Amino acid sequence: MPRLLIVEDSSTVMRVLKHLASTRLPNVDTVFATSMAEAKQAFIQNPDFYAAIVDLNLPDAPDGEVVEFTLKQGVSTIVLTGNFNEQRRKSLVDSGVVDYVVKESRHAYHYALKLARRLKTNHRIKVMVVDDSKMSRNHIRNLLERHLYRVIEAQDGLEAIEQMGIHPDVRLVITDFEMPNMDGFKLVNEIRSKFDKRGLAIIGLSSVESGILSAQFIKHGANDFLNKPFYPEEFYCRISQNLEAIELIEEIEDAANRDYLTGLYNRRAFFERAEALISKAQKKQVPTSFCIIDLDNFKLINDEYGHACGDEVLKRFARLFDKHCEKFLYARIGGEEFAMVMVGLDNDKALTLVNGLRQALVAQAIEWDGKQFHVSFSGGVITDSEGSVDHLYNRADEMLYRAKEAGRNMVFGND
Ligand SMILES: Nc1nc2c(ncn2[C@@H]2O[C@H](COP(=O)(O)OP(=O)(O)OP(=O)(O)O)[C@@H](O)[C@H]2O)c(=O)[nH]1
Repeated sequence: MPRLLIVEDSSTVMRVLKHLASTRLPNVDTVFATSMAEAKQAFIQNPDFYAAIVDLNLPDAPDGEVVEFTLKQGVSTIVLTGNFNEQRRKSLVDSGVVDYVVKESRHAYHYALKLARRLKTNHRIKVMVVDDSKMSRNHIRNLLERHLYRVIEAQDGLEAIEQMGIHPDVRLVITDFEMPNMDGFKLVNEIRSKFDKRGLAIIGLSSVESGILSAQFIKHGANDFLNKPFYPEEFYCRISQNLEAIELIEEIEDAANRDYLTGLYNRRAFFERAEALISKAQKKQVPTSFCIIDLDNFKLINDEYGHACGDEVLKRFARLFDKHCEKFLYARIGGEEFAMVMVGLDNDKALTLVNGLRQALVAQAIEWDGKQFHVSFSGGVITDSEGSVDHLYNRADEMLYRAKEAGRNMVFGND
């Protein structure tokens, strides 16, 4: 579990920070210290902190010595300070802290914790910096690395397009305008026409004197712009705002693709993905199997134990899919009906997998209202090197029907 250090001597502030850490950072091991001595002790016990939130003025470190200490340990440091002035701001930014937060209100502590949460995941986010000036690239790289982002560089638009091909998971492009070979506008156009707009933000850089450039960047498809020179604080705010907007859209899209009860893909999302997977596999002549699963006598479970119990069975079954079939595409496509596409599995292998899932379900005792019962399913598995998803679905459904007719709790494969 990632570890975060919080150093704060005020008991009131500490109470707020402890509460926020427990609610906002549940998957972080947060260590609390009330003095420089305790902070040092925490490092002796285990120096493996990914970040620290530290109070600038402590009784045994009145002049920011704790900041020097955590930075020296190579830990990304967020500073809490009660007194703010320009000289202090500059010295903190120059020293390499991630950010400073003035202790004005609860919002300040929310901000610090939000920043700590971002730092935890930033190492997974690739940012590409496109600028023909090495000095400028270095400056932006340093700022980004201070926030633990993964940085890729390109010196003009052409190289940027090439890098995008190598790193299709780049989430943010920061690009200058004036560059040889391909300028910033052309680059934004190219990126927007060649790559999926979702999940990729672009920030254009332009100097204040060039005025209209910023608006032009947006018209060409950038999400935002920054006037050079910029304050690091503004730079970070723009970056996190743009990344948060992408993440929010992804969350909404994900929710629209998921079944609310089980969290599995829903029918629409499944068929969209199945179509693409199956046609790709057929072109490459990779064996692919399609399966339909239907829980047995599910109406009886509802009738006997109630709808809430039926829901619980569906949720438990979904977790079995996660455990046994994680490499494949599966979904809840109707009430007690599920489907799966198994790329790379011929009919025998697919039958083995689905029968394993069936046995796992049958083995699981469900306890409800002091009673215990077991659930089974019937399934149909079809493997065909051609035919549309609809065709595979109909054939698998036919096999499922035969399995039900034959007595349930079994899986039928190709004829
Ligand atoms: N609890 C619960 N029940 C659901 C949900 N969606 C569908 N059902 C119920 O699932 C039951 C399906 O019943 P049937 O189609 O008769 O099938 P069955 O009882 O499983 O019988 P066989 O498929 O022939 O084994 C119906 O009673 C639906 O109300 C749901 O989201 N939650």
